[in-house]
Amino acid sequence: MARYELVKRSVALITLTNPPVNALSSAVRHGIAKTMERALSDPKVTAVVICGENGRFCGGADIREFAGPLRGPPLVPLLDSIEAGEKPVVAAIEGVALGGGLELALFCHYRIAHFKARLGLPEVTLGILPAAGGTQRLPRLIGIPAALELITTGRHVSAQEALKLGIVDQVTEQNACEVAVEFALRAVAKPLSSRRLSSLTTPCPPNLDALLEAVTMQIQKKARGVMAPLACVQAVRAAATMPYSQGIKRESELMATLFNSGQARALQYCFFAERTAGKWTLPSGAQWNDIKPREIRSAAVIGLGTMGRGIAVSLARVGIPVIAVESDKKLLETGRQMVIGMLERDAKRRGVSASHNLLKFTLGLQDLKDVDLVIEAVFEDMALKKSVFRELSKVCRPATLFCTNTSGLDVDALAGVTDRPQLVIGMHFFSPAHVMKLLEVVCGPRSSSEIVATAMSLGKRMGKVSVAVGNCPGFVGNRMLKPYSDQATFLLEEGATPEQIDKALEDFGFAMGVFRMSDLAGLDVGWRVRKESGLTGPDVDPKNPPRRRQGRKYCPIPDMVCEQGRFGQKTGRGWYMYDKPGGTKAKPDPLIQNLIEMYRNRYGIQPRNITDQEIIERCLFALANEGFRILEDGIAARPEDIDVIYLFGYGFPRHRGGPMFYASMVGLQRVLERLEHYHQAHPDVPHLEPSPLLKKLVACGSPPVQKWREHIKTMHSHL
Ligand SMILES: CCCCCCC/C=C/C(=O)SCCNC(=O)CCNC(=O)[C@H](O)C(C)(C)COP(=O)(O)OP(=O)(O)OC[C@H]1O[C@@H](n2cnc3c(N)ncnc32)[C@H](O)[C@@H]1OP(=O)(O)O
Repeated sequence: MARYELVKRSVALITLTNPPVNALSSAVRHGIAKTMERALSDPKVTAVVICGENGRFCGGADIREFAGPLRGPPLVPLLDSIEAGEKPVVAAIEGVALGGGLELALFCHYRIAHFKARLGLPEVTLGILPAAGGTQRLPRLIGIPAALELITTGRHVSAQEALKLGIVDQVTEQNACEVAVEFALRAVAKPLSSRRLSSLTTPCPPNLDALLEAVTMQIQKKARGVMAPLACVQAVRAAATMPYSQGIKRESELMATLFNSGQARALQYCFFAERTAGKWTLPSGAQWNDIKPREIRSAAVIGLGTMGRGIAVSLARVGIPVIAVESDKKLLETGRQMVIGMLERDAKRRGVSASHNLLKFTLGLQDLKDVDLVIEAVFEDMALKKSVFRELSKVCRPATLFCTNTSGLDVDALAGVTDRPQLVIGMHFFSPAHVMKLLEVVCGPRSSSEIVATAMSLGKRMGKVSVAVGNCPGFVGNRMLKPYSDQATFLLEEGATPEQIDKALEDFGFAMGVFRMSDLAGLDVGWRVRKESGLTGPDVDPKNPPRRRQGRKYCPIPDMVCEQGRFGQKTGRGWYMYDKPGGTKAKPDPLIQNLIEMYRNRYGIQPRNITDQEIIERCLFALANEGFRILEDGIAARPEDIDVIYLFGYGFPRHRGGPMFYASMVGLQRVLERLEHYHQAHPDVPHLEPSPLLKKLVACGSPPVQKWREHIKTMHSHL
């Protein structure tokens, strides 16, 4: 796991060999210990270079090992021996030096980076801190403010920025190992004492307390309830106020508080879930690593509304020529200006030049005859979408792939009107499409494995986290949203206020509670869907009992809010009031309070005191319960896929892992008991009835989330 060679007759070259990222597994740590001992004791060796195989220095500690008992040599004493030695040790950083990888490099006396390398201490994103000396050594090297920022955010820096900050000594465009070997030979005669970071005093700003206080407040505001960044601040404080030997002990104590925490487990689960989601499998056995995606050299986007514009930008900025289509001249011109503006702002932010030349704008579908792929993003109306696909079938060459950006319509019904149902798939982008990372790739029963592979690979190319899901109303994300938001409105009827419910959800970790989020998204969208599905509006049979629709409990309060023209932020009024249309600062509105009170009086509902615990349980357990049903129905292949959808598309707090992981952390038995309890109290709410899969998992002893698949695999898959 660490290869030893003697080069240039006196330099020991130690290469970490643990593909794909040369993580510091127990075997690698053994390898480093053995090879370093050999290098330091061999009189022929005057200097040492450490590098990683396959152009990657080191991706840090092996995260998979965190789940079990720690084996192998502990990292800090091992690395101490590198720094303490009398022979210069140079880290040759290619690819990445992350987490324990950068910490290893910080124990070396010198660091040479390839110009394409990325460096960072991302431990905080995994719920832990850089406990291999990183919190004590980086501040000594680059000062408190810069180290604090890198350690508390986990941000990766480029080699050039690392050079500016003083993290590396040289950046090269040549082979970093070869440059490091030459560097090491030149360093042989030089004194090493000033190169040992543990012996340096941390340069301390005069306003240390104020700085730490400001960063703490910023973290508490941005990452409410998240432990690791706060522990990082405390560790960096120790670097500023304690000698190294005590600081390193403090680092280790703080790590102990985080290492086995639920938050660390959740964040590490998220890391792997995100990677698992890309590994799709279809019932036919076709899967991500054996189907070749088609190469997409040109694309078209139909409809330049909010979604279409974001999709066009997402395609053009990764170098795909795009033809954008609108139905009338004025809309086309507005769309053109918006897309170009977005592309320019995006390019400016990324420090690259905008790719205008990749965009063409047209009024005619006939211009699409030669494109490789079309993404339809017209208004969410089945008849309109069908007419677009009928036209496309006439115009496009037979091999063109057809994608629909719908948030919940039947993808197979659309495929059915085309001449190529096997080449039709859903690509559900989230708004704004050039910002949001999630893409649901909706596989219809007739979608071929080739189009699934192509849509997944295109999503990846556009920088999206793509998840393959089956075709049902709302797919995964929006289907689960309904029971969640229904519970919130039922709780309003029963005695809660929008601000109380939002606060409970925000304290849980959501960036926005359900009502603030609905105000942002626009309340009219859901109202239209409810009207179309006959839940409200003139089509509802007047004989229908109040507060019941289609045989189950229904809360009309959201419809009453819309009837008053309150559509959320855009109208300046919604569940909250805003200072102006488009305003973002939500204030509780006494008119909403009156509306709810009048409603309760009309139906004789006696408001009761509702606890935050009940809000969280009812909203989140109903959400997870629908997730279990989605797994049963084969609409999602794995709980990880559902969690990734909620993390990237719906603002579920990452340190809770996603709705399915959260349910497993609470304990499936407890979730089952609480759902049974709430269902007994509300028998007319089917979403509260525990799903058969939840019951089955509890009966099997509540296996960890990674094992649920074994209990679902016999079930029918719609993927
Ligand atoms: C023994 C206890 C010591 C305590 C010491 C505490 C101090 C140190 C702590 C740490 O170092 S924690 C780890 C910090 N490092 C990271 O967070 C980096 C994580 N990895 C990445 O960001 C990326 O993987 C990458 C390195 C930038 C490469 O990205 P790329 O897109 O090229 O590939 P991926 O698909 O992400 O990864 C490929 C493959 O490798 C697995 N993997 C990546 N990093 C690790 C890791 N550190 N440990 C274990 N496995 C890792 C990843 O899951 C993929 O696996 P597969 O999906 O292919 O199975």
